[in-house]
Amino acid sequence: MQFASLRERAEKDWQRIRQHPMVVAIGQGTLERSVFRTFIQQDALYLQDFSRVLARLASLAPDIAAARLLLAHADTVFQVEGELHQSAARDLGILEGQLGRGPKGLITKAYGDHMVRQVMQGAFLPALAAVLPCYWTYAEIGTELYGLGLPEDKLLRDWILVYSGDEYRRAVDEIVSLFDRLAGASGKDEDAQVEEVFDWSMIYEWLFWEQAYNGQQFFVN
Ligand SMILES: Cc1ncc(C[n+]2csc(CCO)c2C)c(N)n1
Repeated sequence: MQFASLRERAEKDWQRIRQHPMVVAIGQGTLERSVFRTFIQQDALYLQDFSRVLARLASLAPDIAAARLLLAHADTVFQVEGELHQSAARDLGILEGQLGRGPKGLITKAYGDHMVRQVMQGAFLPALAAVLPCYWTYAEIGTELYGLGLPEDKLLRDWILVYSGDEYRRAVDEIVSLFDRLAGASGKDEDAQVEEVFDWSMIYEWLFWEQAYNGQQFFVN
């Protein structure tokens, strides 16, 4: 199993993400502030799960090089995305200390639980597959939107710059290379599991955009 085959099977899901009206509106600089605010609030909650998932994934890693890489990534989530979120929060009028607090949307919870379940089950490759769409789709979106020309709105511009930047691209390459190295000799049963987990994460990525764009109708707590 290689990432390229996951990428191939995800084509339909990828197309509906890149054409999502929220993704398009970020690129055009026309996204409503309230929608972006909902997104950033939910994303901050999502990242709390995500970072912990990476740390636990490090503990499942089959070798030390993989463990170190994943631990570094767990920390980077807060450096890179944390900074982006903090400055976005200031612009969006999210009060100090309120970012990453408040009601968790149903999709935020379901996506987080999906990733957490994989690391709790303890099989390394399916758990790694759960975080691949997160890395990969944002790099694709960032690169595509950057190619269309940056919008004037600083908030949206900065968002695109993070996900189209070299630093982020390097991070995605590291994770994809890790997958390719460790999934090289995977068996049929494991591949089927990897594909199922990956497919669900792709669906959740799309639903995460839906959740913010349509306004949240379900709150879990
Ligand atoms: C729903 C959702 N999916 C993906 C990302 C992007 N992302 C989150 S953490 C991380 C790892 C590197 O920092 C990446 C790429 C996001 N922010 N929100």
